[in-house]
Amino acid sequence: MKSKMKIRDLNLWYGDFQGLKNINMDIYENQIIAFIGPSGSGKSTYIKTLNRMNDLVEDARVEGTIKLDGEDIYSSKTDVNVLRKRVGMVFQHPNPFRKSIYDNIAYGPRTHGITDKNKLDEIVENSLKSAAIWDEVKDYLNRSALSISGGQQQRICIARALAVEPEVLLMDEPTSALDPISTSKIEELVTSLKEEYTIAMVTHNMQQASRVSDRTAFFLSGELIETDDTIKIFTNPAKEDTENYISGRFG
Ligand SMILES: Nc1ncnc2c1ncn2[C@@H]1O[C@H](COP(=O)(O)OP(=O)(O)OP(=O)(O)O)[C@@H](O)[C@H]1O
Repeated sequence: MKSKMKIRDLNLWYGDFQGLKNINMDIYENQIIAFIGPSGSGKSTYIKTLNRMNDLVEDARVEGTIKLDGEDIYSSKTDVNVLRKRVGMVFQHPNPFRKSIYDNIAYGPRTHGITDKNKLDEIVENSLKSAAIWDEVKDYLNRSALSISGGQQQRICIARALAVEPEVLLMDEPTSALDPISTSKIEELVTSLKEEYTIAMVTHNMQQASRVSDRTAFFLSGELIETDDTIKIFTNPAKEDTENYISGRFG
């Protein structure tokens, strides 16, 4: 297995409060890794460090290294726009732009300089197909992305993330605002995407973690308690805290 990202001795502070404590992890290529843990354990904080979304949080300070294909993403030489193109993100609540479905998907490629209409059409179609929503929206590409259902909006957001050809996709509780049918569509979609992408996903739903992920990392109070194959975490975890959490004794 090839490591796509290597996280070493990562610490993060919000002012005086330490949100992440000495995290070490490898994220393997073409796998799905799930981040689980109780509310406030640092999962969202952590996933945001992986494409420097935490740069946008005033007061947040990071120490340690995160390498993407061997390059330190916190190096002063890193172009954050390029980083976020390579490491895309999908959020908890679907957040399409107040634009047409087509323009939502074309937005990223346009900002990266693609203006050719045929090329944009192709990207829009391929991205919507990859996000398993093309058939549902192909006749309505000029409709507002806000006029469709929440589950469809979330797949539009995934298509928007895919349109700039990322290598890694970060998902912060991508289904927590969705109904069960939309949730299972997104789970199927995420499973199919790992052939081409490396995926990290925060989830509160342990069944979801066990259904879709190859590896699972358990967080507690800003610490990474253990990371292992998902099957191992859910059947025979090494640490008592993990056992207590997965058996519902806290969190
Ligand atoms: N901008 C911020 N400033 C100060 N503290 C913050 C900030 N964002 C998060 N925190 C704190 O950092 C800790 C970790 O929060 P985080 O949102 O990463 O947890 P989480 O595991 O994702 O929780 P949840 O499952 O509820 O989303 C919490 O104690 C939270 O209050």
